[in-house]
Amino acid sequence: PAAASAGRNWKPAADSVRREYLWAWQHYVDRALGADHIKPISGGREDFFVQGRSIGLSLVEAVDTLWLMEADDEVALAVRWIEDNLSFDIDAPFQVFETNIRMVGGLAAAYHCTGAPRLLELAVDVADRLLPAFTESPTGLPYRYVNLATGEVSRPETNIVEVGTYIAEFGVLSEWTGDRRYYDLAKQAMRVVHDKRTELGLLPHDIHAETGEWRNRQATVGPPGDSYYEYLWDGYALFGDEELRRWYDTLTDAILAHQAERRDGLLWFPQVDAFTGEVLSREQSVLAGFYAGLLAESGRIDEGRAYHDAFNTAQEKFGVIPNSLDYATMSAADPGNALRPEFADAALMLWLATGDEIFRERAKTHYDNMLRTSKTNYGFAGLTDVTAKPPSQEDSCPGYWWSEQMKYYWLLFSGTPRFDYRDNYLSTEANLLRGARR
Ligand SMILES: O=C1NC[C@H](CO)[C@@H](O)[C@@H]1O
Ligand SMILES: [Ca+2]
Repeated sequence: PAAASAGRNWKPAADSVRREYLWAWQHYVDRALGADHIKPISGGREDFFVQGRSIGLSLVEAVDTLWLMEADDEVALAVRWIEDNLSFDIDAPFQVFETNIRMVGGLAAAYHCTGAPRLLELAVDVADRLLPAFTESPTGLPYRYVNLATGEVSRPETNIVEVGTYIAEFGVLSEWTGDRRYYDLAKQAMRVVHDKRTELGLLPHDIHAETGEWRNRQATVGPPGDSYYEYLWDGYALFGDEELRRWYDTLTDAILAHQAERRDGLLWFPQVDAFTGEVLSREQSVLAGFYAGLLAESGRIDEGRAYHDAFNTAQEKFGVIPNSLDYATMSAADPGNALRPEFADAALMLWLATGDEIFRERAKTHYDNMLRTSKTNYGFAGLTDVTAKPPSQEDSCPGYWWSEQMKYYWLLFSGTPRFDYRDNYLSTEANLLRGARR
């Protein structure tokens, strides 16, 4: 219905997104089924979590996207592969944050869309294997790694993203199973971080899980600060947790007061010293672009628009936004781009919040530029240099590509009846945890 309301006919764009996605999916099935990643130039396979032990990452990330695209035969193949092959009884250390947002989230979203019971069982199984990272910690801040078979934890030198990006996935497990442990452990870690904010109300980004002490002074809305702020709001949006909203508002008001900078009419968020407010760096990671959407979702619509406008000047200049740009000179600080989805993520959130067609237009440009620069033999490839003519590709396709930007484009252009455009939730990995209309 949303697509029908706007002047432009978006169906050709939606059809293109679906066609390209299923083309890439077929190559994954034919050449790399069960691999964490396909290598899109050579058609090879690549492991992500543990070298030598793939667990079907790209397939798990793809299930809800395929379902939203009504590709039900492909959904059935993917779910059958998971039911027949996926086990987490692996004697190796897994990164707790990545395993949560990708595997717990991917399986939970697949369950939300299909209702296949084994998917929820596996989401609970892998979440239970992550819990020692929280319960073994003297501060409640989780260790960065846990061995999924033995429960041995390691690497207490962590950051606010990797201690604070669990409430969405853990929260729906608590909701769907009735076991509150998941929610409570995820929220307690967020509380510890919030309570350590500086007098300016800002957060450094590196922290020690055993001592609880800050390990750096710099604050950022990019990595590794970004999804901590995102999940404070999400805990309120998904579960109505007013305390999380209060923490979010306190920290966001401080960011807008001390960590925002207007330059040539554009809004940016420099890295600053969390204790003094001194500007430390005017580099802007492309990943920070998600923040434009979060600001809009959380009632700061003008600031969200202004930040997306800023990143849009980078999209207009570079075509594909570089991994990191220096906004003082609009130069590429890091010229690669590993198929990063954040500009499209924020475009979807801003379109849902405002209905303004400009965000669909910007997402269409983002899609067109990705198609032109990343498409290769067996799929879509990250870029090593967006400024090269033509941009140079690398033989890799990240798991989040299967979950994120192609889903954002599809939701923006298709008006699919399988998505509740008014009441929905997508996680930081774009896993659909609310709003599937079966
Ligand atoms: O939150 C995230 N950060 C990094 C990836 C996308 O750039 C992805 O895993 C996710 O969106
Ligand atoms: Ca994200």
